[in-house]
Parts: sequence; structure tokens; C-alpha cells
Amino acid sequence: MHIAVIGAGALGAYYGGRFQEAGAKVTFLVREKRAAQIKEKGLQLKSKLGDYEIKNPAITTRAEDIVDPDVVLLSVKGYHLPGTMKSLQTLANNGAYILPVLNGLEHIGMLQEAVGKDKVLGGLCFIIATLNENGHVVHSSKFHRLLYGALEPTQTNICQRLDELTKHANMESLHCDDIMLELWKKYMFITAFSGITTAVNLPIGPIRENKETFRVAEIILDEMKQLANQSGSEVTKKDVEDAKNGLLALDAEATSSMHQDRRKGLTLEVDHLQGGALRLAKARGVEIPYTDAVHGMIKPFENA
Ligand SMILES: NC(=O)C1=CN([C@@H]2O[C@H](COP(=O)(O)OP(=O)(O)OC[C@H]3O[C@@H](n4cnc5c(N)ncnc54)[C@H](OP(=O)(O)O)[C@@H]3O)[C@@H](O)[C@H]2O)C=CC1
Ligand SMILES: CC(C)(CO)C(=O)C(=O)O
Repeated sequence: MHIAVIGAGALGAYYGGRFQEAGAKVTFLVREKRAAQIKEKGLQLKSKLGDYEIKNPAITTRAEDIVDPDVVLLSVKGYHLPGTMKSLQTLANNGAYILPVLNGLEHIGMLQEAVGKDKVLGGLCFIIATLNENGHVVHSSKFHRLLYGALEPTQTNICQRLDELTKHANMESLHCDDIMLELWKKYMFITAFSGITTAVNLPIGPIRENKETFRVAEIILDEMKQLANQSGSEVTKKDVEDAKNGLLALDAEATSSMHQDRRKGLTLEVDHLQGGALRLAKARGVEIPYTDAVHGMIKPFENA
């Protein structure tokens, strides 16, 4: 299987590396600066679950150069999505399916519009990873789960081919029958987790110690459940409870990637995540006032 990775950042380089380690052909489609860094420093994964060095990584800056791609692992930040559309169209026209692993949900419709519904799979990840000063991946969580699944019946075959690959790969992978439900559950979780940690500029521990603060996250979970239900996804009360228990089970110093980005003064996915939820809520006539308030609080930190 030939996997093209767009966005050789934390997730792209990590999962791209794991696919290559499992025997896939992997090509990284990168921009000039990242291409130069990879040429100079190479591409390594540093992980308690197994280090890996991608020897002679195949990189290109032109989608046209990627021959016979089967799947595109799309792992850019939400605000970089528009800049990838032309490349995605080229790769989809050359036969590839797009497997986006961004947080959020709005990108699914955007991608389907750009390359056609049949070409867009559903995907998401549970992992904590970042790039260090050499552009190598530092994977710091004990988990590295990749969920994927068909959004259209025509995608069964490509998902089965992914099953074959992922079963040999050093990652936890799950082929989901209802990937849209999983996308909504993650969207619910991340909207609350990234919202509260970024708004109060604290990891989860001190947030939990102040029940008034933790309550804000709990209410956002409820609001996102309602939004999911009104959007046709059967997120249940138990899913909300599981998400809350997930927040309670995290190490005290654990925090969201958005909060880590706030600490580093990087651009944040506020518009893609909380902003996207507000746009959907407006379209569906759902009230999500706590999400709205937290969106307002984190907005000043959105742009680097
Ligand atoms: N990191 C994590 O632990 C987790 C992240 N996520 C989600 O995954 C998504 C990706 O996050 P993450 O991997 O951390 O992000 P990173 O910022 O580490 O990586 C994104 C990469 O995309 C590249 N990029 C942007 N535009 C283009 C383009 N047009 N062509 C080629 N490359 C491009 C950037 O390259 P350049 O160097 O050129 O800017 C950058 O290296 C986000 O939606 C995030 O919320 C989900 C779970 C966990
Ligand atoms: C919650 C977590 C770490 C899970 O992957 C995440 O997606 C993020 O912080 O962006």
C-alpha cells in the first residue's frame, strides 16, 4: 500500500513512520521549510512504545510527483486545510482515498465537497505527540490509537486493506462501523478539554480540584451531545459519562494540544473546533452557551 502523508507534523510523521515500519510505502508531501529540515535532520520517532528512524524518508513538495497513492493521511491543523485542497484533488484524481485525522468535524464536509463523497474516509487519533527542535516526533502518551472507517459503502475494500496494514503496525488501531459516531464523541471530548484547559491556562489537575471550573467542561460535554444528537449522531448519556471519566482519569499535568500550543504561542484551532461547533449549532438551532463563552475566552490567543 502506498500512503501519502500531507502534514509531516506530529501526527503525520508519527503514523507515517509507523506505516512505513509495518511495510507500507510512504511519501511525505511537505512544504519547502519542512523539506529542508527533514533533509538535514532526518525523521525519527521517539516513543516509549518504540523508537523508529525513517531511513531516507521519501519527501516531495509536489502532489503530482506521487505515483499511485492508495491513501492520503491528512494531518494538518484545521486552519491549514484550505492550503491542502489542490494537492488533495490531485491525489484523489490519481486514485487515493483521503483519511483525515484532524480533530473536529467541519473538515469532513469541506473535503467531501472538494474531492467527492466517495473519496473521504473518517478518521481520528488518540495520542499526545509533538515535534522537537530537530523536527523529530516526541510521543509522550501511553496510547497511540488510530480509528478509521467508511463513510460510504464503496469504501469497504480500502478499509479492509487498511486493516491488513494496521494489524502489523506498532499502533492501536480500530476499524469502526460507525466512524461518524466516533468523530462526534471525540469532537465532544476535545471541545470541552481544549476549551477549558486553554481558557484557564491550566492542565486538567487544578481544573478538577475546582469543581466550579470542572463543571464548565461537564456542561460543554452536555452541549456537544445535544449538538451531535441534533446532527443525527446517537451520542448517548453514557458517552458523556465516559468522556467525563476520561477527564477524571488523566494525569494531573495532562493537557490538550491546543493548550500546549497556547503555551508555545502558536496559532490555535479555535475557529475549527469551538467556532465550528458554534456554526453547526446555529444551523441546527441548538443553544450551546458555555461553548460560546469559552470560545470568546480563548479567541484572543488564536493567532500566533
Ligand atoms: N499532536 C497531537 O498530539 C494531536 C493532534 N491532533 C490533531 O491532529 C491535527 C494535526 O495536529 P499536529 O500533527 O499536532 O499538527 P502539527 O502542527 O504538528 O503538524 C501539522 C503539519 O502540517 C503541515 N502543513 C500545513 N499545511 C501544509 C500543506 N499545505 N502541505 C504540506 N504540509 C502542510 C505543517 O507543516 P509546516 O512545517 O510546513 O508548517 C505541519 O508540519 C490537528 O487537527 C490536531 O488537533 C489530534 C490528536 C492528538
Ligand atoms: C486529547 C488528545 C490529546 C487526544 O488525542 C487530543 O486530541 C488533543 O489534545 O488534541
